[in-house]
Amino acid sequence: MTAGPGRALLRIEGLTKSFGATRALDDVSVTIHSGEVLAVVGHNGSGKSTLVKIMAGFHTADHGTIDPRSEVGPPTELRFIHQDLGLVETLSTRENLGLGSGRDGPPWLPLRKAAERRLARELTAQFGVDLDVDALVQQLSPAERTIVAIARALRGWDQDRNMLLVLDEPTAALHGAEVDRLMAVVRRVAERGAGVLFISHRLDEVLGVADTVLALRNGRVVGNVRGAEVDYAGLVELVAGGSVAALDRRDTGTGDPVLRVRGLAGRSIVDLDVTVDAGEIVGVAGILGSGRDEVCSLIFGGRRRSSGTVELADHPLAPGDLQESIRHGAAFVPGDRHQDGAVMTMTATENLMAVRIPGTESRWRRLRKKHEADEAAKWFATCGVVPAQPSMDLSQFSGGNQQKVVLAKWLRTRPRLLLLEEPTQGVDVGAKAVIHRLIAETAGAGTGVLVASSEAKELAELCDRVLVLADGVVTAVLAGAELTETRILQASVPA
Ligand SMILES: Nc1ncnc2c1ncn2[C@@H]1O[C@H](COP(=O)(O)OP(=O)(O)OP(=O)(O)O)[C@@H](O)[C@H]1O
Repeated sequence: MTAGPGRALLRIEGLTKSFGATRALDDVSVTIHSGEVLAVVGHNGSGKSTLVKIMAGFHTADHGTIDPRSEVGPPTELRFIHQDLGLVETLSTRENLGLGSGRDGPPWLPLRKAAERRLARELTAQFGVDLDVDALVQQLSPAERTIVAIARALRGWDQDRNMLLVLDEPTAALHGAEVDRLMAVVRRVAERGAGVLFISHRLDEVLGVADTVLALRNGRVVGNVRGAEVDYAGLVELVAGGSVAALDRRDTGTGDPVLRVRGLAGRSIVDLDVTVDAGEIVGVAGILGSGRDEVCSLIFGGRRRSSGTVELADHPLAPGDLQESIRHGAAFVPGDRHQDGAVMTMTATENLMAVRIPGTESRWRRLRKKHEADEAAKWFATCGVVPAQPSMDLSQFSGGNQQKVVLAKWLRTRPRLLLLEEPTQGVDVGAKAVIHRLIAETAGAGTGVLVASSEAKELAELCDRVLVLADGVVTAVLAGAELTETRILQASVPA
């Protein structure tokens, strides 16, 4: 980390913003300096995105100012990298950096291309990264893609200009070593004199990289601390407003299999056997491309398997037959709730009731509405969804609360088998603790749970047993004393 703050790049004073009755930001002030990495942390709905959106000019503040003047040099330029990196996946790094020559061109094109390739290498190398700049962006790892987006955002910047790079949850989809790689680039950007503001939910990664941590709760600043002066527990306390109890879980597996999978194959999975017992929580770990993110959808049927058998409570399931899976008691919470897990433009109640439970719905509209309202109230209370307004569109809830609604939708069905993909991605520590408790209670009631996650820590805390995948096959099975975050990460790296 840097020796001390450089010159002020951006002064934010008294920023306040309301959406209707919701106060998203309440008198937020912070100054960002050159050479400083400032992490903004907070619960879902604490105001992090609103802060960034006001900085980007997407929203206008009700009160307060953002002053980009610095003591030295011209006003600070702001560059933003959103979660959707805005890269064209089917073009190369060189082309994405704006250096593409196109297919047609004059005879000296090869020379120009070589010069562009050199420039692209220089641009990425300044962050200590060695990339094949002619490879298509879709062939790069997620961390590399983010690095290309950073290189593009900072193209043409020289150290005489004041620069602030803003990253909105850059590590949301990354795995252990990938996070480290990206964080090293973030530090490098700051060492070169820019300021970096990044939003994160992963408090452990924040501690490794941030000079300063700005903690928000309900739109207010509840902490502005130096990274070196706070530990993990302290950060959790700041964010959650109190300590979060660790999950106290005992293996509740019964030895009665609910799921038997043999010889499963799909796009990345080559050959997978797995059995999950009633009451057991089995994890699936592995780096991106290992097959981890395919397992649940292949079993559930959302993605068609190319071979293998799946038996749910002794019923063989046909490939790609979702209805049959649901009928036999499977539930699936997909990783991408925006795309697959929920309909954001429908109300929370409509989402909650989206899976029909035979025999529970009245033919009479009024009775049906009453039943829906009762169910929504019950599940909102069980899962601690806030605000307790089931008639609101799902899009208006924060990420963590959306995820609770998606989970509740499936828990209502009292599944025999619960398949979970990245159940707490982009979710704050408080909501995460609630989701973990719900999963543990569901297993405790006899449901078999299979959970695929890129977060080794989550799997170590939650699971009875973890399968580690590499290149589509199981390379390790960890349980008991062997089941630690470190062992999962070690086993995840392909030989
Ligand atoms: N366009 C909007 N209309 C209505 N309410 C909004 C809007 N944008 C944000 N909010 C509300 O403002 C509050 C702060 O939201 P914001 O998205 O800034 O939180 P966040 O900390 O970024 O959450 P997350 O971690 O889930 O992304 C929340 O209560 C949210 O529901």
